[in-house]
Amino acid sequence: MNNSTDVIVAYFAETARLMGRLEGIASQVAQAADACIAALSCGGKVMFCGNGGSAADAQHLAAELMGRFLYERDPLPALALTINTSALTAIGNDYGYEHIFARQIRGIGRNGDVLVGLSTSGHSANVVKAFEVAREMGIVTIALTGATCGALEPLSDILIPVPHGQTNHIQEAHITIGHLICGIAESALRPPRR
Ligand SMILES: O=C(CO)[C@@H](O)[C@H](O)[C@H](O)[C@H](O)COP(=O)(O)O
Ligand SMILES: [Zn+2]
Repeated sequence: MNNSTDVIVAYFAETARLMGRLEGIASQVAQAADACIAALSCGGKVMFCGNGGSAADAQHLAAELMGRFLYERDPLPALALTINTSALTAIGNDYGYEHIFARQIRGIGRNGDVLVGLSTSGHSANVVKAFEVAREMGIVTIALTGATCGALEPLSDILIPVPHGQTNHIQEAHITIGHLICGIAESALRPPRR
């Protein structure tokens, strides 16, 4: 095997090891799915936020609900707070980057909604502010973090700490967990089979 192949095989092994350890947070993932089902079945919505790769994950997961995951059904109201570059740049420029999600939540968030924040460090200031505002508004907060939950820990109704310290591996677990949450919500809310 050449050196790249060694790196790849070692990475796969580390990924498999981490996936095997996610069993330890299965009950928190189930709670998160239940919170989304409760919000969506009462006319609420699910909002997602995060930075960098987690911004992409936020968009990906919102699209699973608004579009479809595995089954044909009505859209489930969801959005990523990372998509409107005019709002992001205006709020960032005029109020500060830490306000880019919080201000959008103040604008469109409603009591009974759910906010899912993805942060591998748990320290991203804009996600932390988003959680502070969400809590004031009666929005259920779900944090997907790494082993270190950072400032999000005391602000989270449901905390899902992936037991790893490296951003890329944590993100890979986050998208697996996000897919599960969307899939469980979709199964619960799609019309019954005839
Ligand atoms: O995708 C990656 C690394 O895999 C990066 O873009 C990463 O998301 C960025 O550095 C983020 O700013 C990290 O933020 P956070 O996970 O600590 O909240
Ligand atoms: Zn990445």
